[in-house]
Amino acid sequence: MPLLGCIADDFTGATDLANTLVKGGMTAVQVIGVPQGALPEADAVIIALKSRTAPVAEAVAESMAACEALLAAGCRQIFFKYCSTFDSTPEGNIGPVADALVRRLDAGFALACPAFPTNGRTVFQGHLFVGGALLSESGMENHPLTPMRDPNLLRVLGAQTDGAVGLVPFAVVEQGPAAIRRAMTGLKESGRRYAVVDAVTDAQLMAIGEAAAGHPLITGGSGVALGLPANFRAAGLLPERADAAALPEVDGHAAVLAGSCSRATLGQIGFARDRMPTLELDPLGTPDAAALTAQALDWAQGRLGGEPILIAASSTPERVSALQARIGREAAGALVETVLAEVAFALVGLGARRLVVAGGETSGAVVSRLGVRQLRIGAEIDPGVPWTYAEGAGLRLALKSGNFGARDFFLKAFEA
Ligand SMILES: Nc1ncnc2c1ncn2[C@@H]1O[C@H](COP(=O)(O)OP(=O)(O)OP(=O)(O)O)[C@@H](O)[C@H]1O
Ligand SMILES: O=C(O)[C@@H](O)C(=O)CO
Repeated sequence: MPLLGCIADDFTGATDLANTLVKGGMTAVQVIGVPQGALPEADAVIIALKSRTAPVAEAVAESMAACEALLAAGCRQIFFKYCSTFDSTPEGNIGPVADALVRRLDAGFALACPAFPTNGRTVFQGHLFVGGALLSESGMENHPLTPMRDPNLLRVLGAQTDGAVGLVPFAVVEQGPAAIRRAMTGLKESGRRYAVVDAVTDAQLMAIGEAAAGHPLITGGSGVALGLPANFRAAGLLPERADAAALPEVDGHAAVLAGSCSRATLGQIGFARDRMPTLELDPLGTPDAAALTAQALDWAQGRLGGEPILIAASSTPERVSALQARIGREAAGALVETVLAEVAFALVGLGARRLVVAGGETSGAVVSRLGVRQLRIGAEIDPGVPWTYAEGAGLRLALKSGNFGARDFFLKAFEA
């Protein structure tokens, strides 16, 4: 029976959270979409939705259906995972989904903490930083779907909920779990539905996790899950596991498919270009899914089976904007996602069994096309990105969040 039930608002975010739990000694399975049947056997089950930018009512309905499935399976605590950059708009979806979960779980209160210090996301005095910059000056202010122009999380979350939002500041967090617990109880008793909790180090996240041991609902990034496995061990519910990250061996050809155009992914493609066979597609020059797919497969035929290959559709912001201006934003995204999903499907037909996919939307498209329903989580490649095993399909998949991973990620993945 699962101990922790998680609802994640996108696919790579779900994998990121699962990775943290596995490193903490829990077995974890990521389920794609609201599960239809019984939940898999694991200490933590993470239901991956595509609700981050869905219409509010749809995001709430799907999250509630996921919550019902987790509760029916006996989960003792619910975790709502959103992005470490708090990706959302004044309409939602973080506030409305959290509100619905607070009500369903009769929790009255939940902490909110997107901090992920290992990847540069920290919260101080309620303000979110990315590296050395405020969220609103980090590039996230230009995000095409969820521009983040206010770094003050009390205001950002406050605009999305009719509940009141308080703060557990750094000075309290520094004092440890008992002080954090007292502060959260005080905020709840004074009528706050949420507390943004400051965190700039993993040690602080561990303390916050310990303080939230009895909470029905926790909301945040993967960082605030760091302390949760220890809570379940302390309660005698989770045995010591040396092999939580163990996955079945998979033999087969290896490929990387990149559809993310984020800075980190573009750097990883640049690094890989001279070090592994690389094909860079040009969707702006050839905005035709069938032609691009044929080009990729033609190129891959003779190369697959040797060293890992890389097929990238990613481009610079200028070229992405040019294609969007020509055929529309949605059509441009769908075109590239279709190509990479079809290429993935064909490569598997040709014997590929180990795939790295870069980008959340791209991962969603690939995973759907491959008909994958469940991913068992294995060892970490780089912070936030583990290898996974697609049960049923017999594939190794690594779903990389656009901005995660070191420059050598695509090579390192296959050395791991
Ligand atoms: N050359 C291109 N021109 C236009 N759109 C592109 C191009 N290459 C990729 N895309 C689209 O850009 C989007 C990238 O989103 P995706 O979620 O995959 O990456 P990301 O936003 O960097 O990752 P994450 O969501 O994990 O942060 C996809 O819809 C993809 O189809
Ligand atoms: O929290 C993060 O930054 C990631 O897990 C994510 O959600 C990327 O989409």
